[in-house]
Amino acid sequence: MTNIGKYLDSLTAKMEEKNAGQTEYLQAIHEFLPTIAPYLEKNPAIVESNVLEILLEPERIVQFRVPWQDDKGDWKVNRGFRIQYNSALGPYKGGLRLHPTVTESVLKFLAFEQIFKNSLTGLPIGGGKGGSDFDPKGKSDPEIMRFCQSFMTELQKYIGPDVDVPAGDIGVGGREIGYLFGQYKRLNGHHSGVLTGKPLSYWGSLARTEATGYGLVYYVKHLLNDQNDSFEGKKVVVSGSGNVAIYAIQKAQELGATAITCSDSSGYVYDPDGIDLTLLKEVKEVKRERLSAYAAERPNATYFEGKSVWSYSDAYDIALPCATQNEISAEYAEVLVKSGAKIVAEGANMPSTLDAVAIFEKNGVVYCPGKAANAGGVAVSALEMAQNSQRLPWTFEKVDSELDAIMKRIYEACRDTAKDYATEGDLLSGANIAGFAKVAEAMISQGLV
Ligand SMILES: NC(=O)C1=CN([C@@H]2O[C@H](COP(=O)(O)OP(=O)(O)OC[C@H]3O[C@@H](n4cnc5c(N)ncnc54)[C@H](OP(=O)(O)O)[C@@H]3O)[C@@H](O)[C@H]2O)C=CC1
Ligand SMILES: O=C(O)CCC(=O)C(=O)O
Repeated sequence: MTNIGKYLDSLTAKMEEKNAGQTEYLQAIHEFLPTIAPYLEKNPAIVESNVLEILLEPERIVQFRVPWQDDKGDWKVNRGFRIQYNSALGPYKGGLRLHPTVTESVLKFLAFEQIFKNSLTGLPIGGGKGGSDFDPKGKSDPEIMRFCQSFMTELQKYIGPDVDVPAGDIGVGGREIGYLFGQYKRLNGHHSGVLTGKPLSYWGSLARTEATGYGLVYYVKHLLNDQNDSFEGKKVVVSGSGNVAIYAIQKAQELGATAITCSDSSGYVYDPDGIDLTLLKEVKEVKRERLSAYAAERPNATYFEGKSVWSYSDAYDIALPCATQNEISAEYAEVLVKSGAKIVAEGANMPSTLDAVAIFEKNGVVYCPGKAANAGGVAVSALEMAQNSQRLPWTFEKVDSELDAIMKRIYEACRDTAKDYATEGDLLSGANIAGFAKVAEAMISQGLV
């Protein structure tokens, strides 16, 4: 074993000891560390500086209680977090997740990945993430509002437009951002770009709603262009039916593909005619219903109650996981490979287990990791920050064309960095090395603080 191999092994062991029991966070570290070995081999000064071990410690973790009253007048309490992981490249930036599965481990993995994702965008943003184990499902609007107001009453002590700029993630869309923004404004007495993903009537950016899904499809479009291919005529399997999934389906269909599935936590829909976007948006964005309501309106669609979309086993070309972490296990990865899919591009964060990724790589499926492929959302959030600072709104076309150009640059950085470090075709290594190199250099030049 080389010295770098030994160094990485000992760092991994240290991280396992320090973060015992944090499975999702340790999974993200196990995925990351081996891939940057070729970069460390060529850059011994990085190892000598110990910047890597320093980076692996979040700058700050804030945990707080969130008491709120339900509609019956009963008091409830949830746990709130903000992980301010790394500010070398700019203010902490990353979404807020409201979901019962939220733990410190989940948010640490998300914040860790966000550092490299944000670095890849080429925009001045550091990495952070936050959220709560509050479950918005089945709650009334006033309950959501009271929760958000209580959450922000504590969070506002730690954020600001040049300090930390949260946004949406699972369970947080325009409605929640509105309540959070209102409470921040009320407590701080001024308007500011302290959150992104804001509604358009007050400082939101056109195309932010679409950005993650569109950006995902742009990333794959540039990959396909390299293979003299395109989305035209491709069959695409998509998981999720939230913000990322809806706009990935929309852009893929605009580019000539047929998206034949979508899912939620209750089951999945197979629609051989292609997902009807108008109906899906009505069911999910307006009525906030379960997907079974979509299938009931489409004569040729089938709803598979309680089944994962990754059990779908007929032939298709491209997989776009857009729901949540670890949704593709090794077993589902085998099904996906047998279905003939040639590309897996992650709209969600870490939707594939480590074993699933190994199966893709072994079978020649091009794997596009979330930290690169879903960076369009945070990239447009950074453009929203730029518009807020300028006090000027940009047109949809301007934001969208910037997004496409950013996704092209990210794809090319992953491709070219992989080539430079002799791991050609390995977009995961390319993303990790390109994302890490910039952060490490910035930390060293700032005196490792
Ligand atoms: N929004 C953004 O800009 C960005 C989001 N992402 C990532 O994309 C993914 C989706 O986020 P987004 O679309 O914003 O979130 P939404 O809340 O809008 O949608 C989430 C979707 O995933 C499904 N889902 C969530 N948890 C589970 C679960 N445990 N099992 C099965 N299905 C589940 C939801 O179904 P149900 O309604 O039944 O819960 C819903 O269809 C997340 O991994 C997020 O971190 C990445 C980059 C940016
Ligand atoms: O827009 C943002 O700031 C955050 C997006 C996000 O949470 C993510 O990229 O996972």
